[in-house]
Amino acid sequence: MSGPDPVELSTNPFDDDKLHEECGVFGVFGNPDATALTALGLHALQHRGQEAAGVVSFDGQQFHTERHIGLVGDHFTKASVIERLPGDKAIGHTRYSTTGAPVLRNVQPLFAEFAAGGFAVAHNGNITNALTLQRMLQKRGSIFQSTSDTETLIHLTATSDRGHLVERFVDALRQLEGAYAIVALSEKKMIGCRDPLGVRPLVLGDLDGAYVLSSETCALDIIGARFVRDIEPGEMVIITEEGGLESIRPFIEQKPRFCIFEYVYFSRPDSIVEGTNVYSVRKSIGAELARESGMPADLVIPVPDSGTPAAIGYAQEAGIPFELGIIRNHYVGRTFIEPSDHIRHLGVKLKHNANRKMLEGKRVVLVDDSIVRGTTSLKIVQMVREAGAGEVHMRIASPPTMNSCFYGVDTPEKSKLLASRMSIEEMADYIKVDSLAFLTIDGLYRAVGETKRNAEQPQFCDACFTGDYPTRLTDRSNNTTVRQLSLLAEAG
Ligand SMILES: O=P(O)(O)OC[C@H]1O[C@H](OP(=O)(O)OP(=O)(O)O)[C@H](O)[C@@H]1O
Ligand SMILES: NC(=O)CC[C@H](N)C(=O)O
Ligand code: SF4
Ligand SMILES: [Mg+2]
Repeated sequence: MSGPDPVELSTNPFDDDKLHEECGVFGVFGNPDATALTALGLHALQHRGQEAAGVVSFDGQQFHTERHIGLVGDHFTKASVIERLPGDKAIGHTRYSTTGAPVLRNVQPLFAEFAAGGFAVAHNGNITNALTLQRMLQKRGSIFQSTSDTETLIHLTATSDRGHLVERFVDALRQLEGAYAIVALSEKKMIGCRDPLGVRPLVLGDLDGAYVLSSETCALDIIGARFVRDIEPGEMVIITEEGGLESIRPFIEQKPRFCIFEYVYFSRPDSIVEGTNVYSVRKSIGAELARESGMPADLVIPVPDSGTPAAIGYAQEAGIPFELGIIRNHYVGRTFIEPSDHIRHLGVKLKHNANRKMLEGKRVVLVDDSIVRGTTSLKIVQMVREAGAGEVHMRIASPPTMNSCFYGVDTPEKSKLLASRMSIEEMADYIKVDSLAFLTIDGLYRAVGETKRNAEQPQFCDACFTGDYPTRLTDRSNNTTVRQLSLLAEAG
């Protein structure tokens, strides 16, 4: 086999350089418990970003902010913290960094003091011309406080020659390329906006007359808010003190390209995304997978957590019993200290463990949603074999992930993606399975309700599978790279 250089592939179960979710944004306008509600909303959006979290509130006189490295639950549960963030308006953010290091100064919401007053911005997505714009703004005199792509938006708003805040903000957004779902807060307004392609999700809710904006509906559920509707691609909603909501469409209209990976992996299965329940879509994906590449077996076993709904769909369609053959420990955090080689060897079982009784002598189909670097598949297959499984067939509920995301998902560089380095046969050899199959791209489109992928005008962003990026990647073409923060010392 003319195999790839295995040195660059990680088999380290503690290696965290894989596909991470993105960011979560949330906001409440006009409720006396705005900060407590925002903290709860962020807790429900924790799966979208686990590096850092922040909240900005406004009490009618002043803005207040707390931003921390770490989980929402580490910093936003104490009454004393909530009391430090008074007001009936608040916005918040959970972060996985895509541009700019995971340090405190890049943690959102970002806040700026404009001539017209304070302004806070929380952003999910990634701006693909941010670094090019940053260089231009710096030449014009802008003094950046962070290396986050989101700060570019603040400077463009501040330096716009338009009149009111909303016009300046629109003027700034029009200069951005890439993906953004944004929740912003001024003294008098909360603004929600999705980029013209609507790559990232954003929904509107209502809590006893107070407007709520959230990345996903699961965060409306946690506070008992009613789901009103999606913010549409290219739509901006401006929520004002008088209780009104104005909707404008400030961008040139384009065909939407929602991120199809939200259905595969990112969104929580209990969320309604673009009108569809994510859990149902994942089950349909599993059923498609069974139709495309089913095979005789005794058991269908999910790779927990996110492979579970697809495995249920696969098992139901194939008529094969579904069993939990791998158990996941839910207390494994990202911050687990990298151990010594000796302990690392034991660490294979840190997150997952085989349920030996179920597996002994069985022909099993393992279902996972995706293979990124192959770390998970490699260790799971080994574990299932050691537990006595007779045959191990791996089925992946998405096409091979061959390209990096530039729209808000923290993906490893292309060269570290297993599928960009190996054919399916080579991957099967590498993870040591009896057979390996991925869902086809048309199968994925069918599962989300389309007849097939429209190659001329794809209905979704699927660039990590196809390489067909829906926007320009200016920073990448210009070879512009993110600079280090010059001053790094700061308290977390
Ligand atoms: O090929 P790899 O680089 O190992 O990455 C792929 C794995 O990563 C994700 O799961 P993850 O462990 O992040 O979390 P989950 O428990 O939500 O499924 C995904 O569901 C795959 O299982
Ligand atoms: N994952 C995201 O959506 C990140 C938002 C923003 N690009 C940041 O790096 O902070
Ligand atoms: S490249 Fe992949 S993960 Fe990124 S927005 Fe497109 S479909 Fe989603
Ligand atoms: Mg997984």
